[in-house]
Amino acid sequence: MAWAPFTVAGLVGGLAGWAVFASSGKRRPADEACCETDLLRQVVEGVHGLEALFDTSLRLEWISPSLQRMTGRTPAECLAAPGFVEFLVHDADRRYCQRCMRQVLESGRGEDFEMRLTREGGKVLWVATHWRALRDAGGRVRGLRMAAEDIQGRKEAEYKLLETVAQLRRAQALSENYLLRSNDERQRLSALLNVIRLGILFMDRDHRVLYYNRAMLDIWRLPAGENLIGVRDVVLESRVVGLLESPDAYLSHIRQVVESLEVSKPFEIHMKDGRVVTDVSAVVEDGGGHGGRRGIGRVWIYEDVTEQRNTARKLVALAERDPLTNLFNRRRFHEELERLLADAERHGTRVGLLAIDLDGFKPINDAFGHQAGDEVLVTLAREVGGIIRRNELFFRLGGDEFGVLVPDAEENDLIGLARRIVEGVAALRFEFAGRPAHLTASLGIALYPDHAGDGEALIAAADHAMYRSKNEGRNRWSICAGACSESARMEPPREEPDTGED
Ligand SMILES: Nc1nc2c(ncn2[C@@H]2O[C@H](COP(=O)(O)OP(=O)(O)OP(=O)(O)O)[C@@H](O)[C@H]2O)c(=O)[nH]1
Repeated sequence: MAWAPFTVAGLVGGLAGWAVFASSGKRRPADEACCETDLLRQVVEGVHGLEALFDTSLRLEWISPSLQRMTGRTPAECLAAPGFVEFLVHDADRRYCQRCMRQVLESGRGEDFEMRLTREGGKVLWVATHWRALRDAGGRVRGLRMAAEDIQGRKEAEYKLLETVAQLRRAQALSENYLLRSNDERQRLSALLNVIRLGILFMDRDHRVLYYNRAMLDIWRLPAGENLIGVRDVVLESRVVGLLESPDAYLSHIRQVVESLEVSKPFEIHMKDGRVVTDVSAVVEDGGGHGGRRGIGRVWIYEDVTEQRNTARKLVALAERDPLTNLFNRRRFHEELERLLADAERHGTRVGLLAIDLDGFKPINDAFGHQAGDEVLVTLAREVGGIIRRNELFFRLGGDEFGVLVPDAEENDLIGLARRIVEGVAALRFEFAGRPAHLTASLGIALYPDHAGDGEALIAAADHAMYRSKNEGRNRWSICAGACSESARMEPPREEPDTGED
């Protein structure tokens, strides 16, 4: 239906009349003028949301009674307030609301937007508003109409949804951050493990390869680009077993290690190519997040110790061998002497000592030079080394002095050995600068415990016997008799050492 002529004031007058009438509870006598008001009243009663009318100066002219249900505020309070927007619209939405109201008024085009109303007690009520221009019969804008419906429930649901989405985003960002950090950490760890020379191998609980570094591939002579992830331990063993000197020993070592929860002791693996590698293994435990710790696999650490072993061997050789002849030196001589005497003491056996001193070595040096003397020493060490038995120990004690220690010795055997050495040295022939040279040796024999009660005394007794050989003509052996004062047998007969000089 159309009202003509239309004015907001007229409409409002009708509505206000109805509102006063409705609030008074009394029924006005029916007349013709009330007809429109009744219709309006029915409309207003049917309005579930909020309805409001504004004049062209945006002053609130009328607002539906549903205001009280929705906000706890009465239409009268709202109408009495200096401004609708200041009274009812939430601080944050006021400017926007005013701008939109002006816009609708100026353009005549409707606007729909959501905003917050302030309820009695300060709480907020979200409403969806629809602003339309009210026009008279001539199409002129005469005021504004606002219809608003309660969307608080939807907004709360939206807020919850947004909050849930925000929480999910935060959780996702956090897990992405953790993932990023753990990736970075893995990269750092992997870079570190790849530059160290220790071979590292992680096996998982199912005995499959989880991680390995470059050094591990190198130590086990596996191709550099090979992907071993997921390979079972038995397959890996079969790949490397051909490198080992004692495959069975190594495989049984592995079985023992994997059955134990302890950190294994370093095990030496000897490779066919001469390398020595050690391995150590330990169970890897998880972080214990489930209340207890449990094994989640095993780590193996391999180290190529070939260089170390070689260096150690060289150092030991330097410490206990004579560099010229490669015979054991005086230091080792004393160690072995003490050891053999202790053994002899325990088993009631004897230890023999042969003291050897060359005759006429100096003249060779003097006549042919130091290098010739060195050659003589080296040849002599080799030749005498060939005469003595495997269990007898040969030493260069210094200069042209040598010694032989004989464990579990018998006098006759010692005499036999001394004779062979004297004859062997005397039989050596040298030629330097086209001139022949040869030399002999004087030997002294002493037996523990027959001639001495300890190592020092045994050395003194053998030296004593050796000097007797020298004094009694050289190129012979003497045995300490009793307290080493008796004359020893000598053979072969004295012969002057030939220096090759005419
Ligand atoms: N070429 C060489 N000569 C050495 C070495 N060590 C010691 N000599 C020399 O060996 C000589 C040992 O001296 P002597 O024991 O008197 O020599 P000898 O002529 O055998 O004397 P007698 O024992 O009395 O027969 C000295 O001239 C030392 O300089 C060495 O490593 N190389």
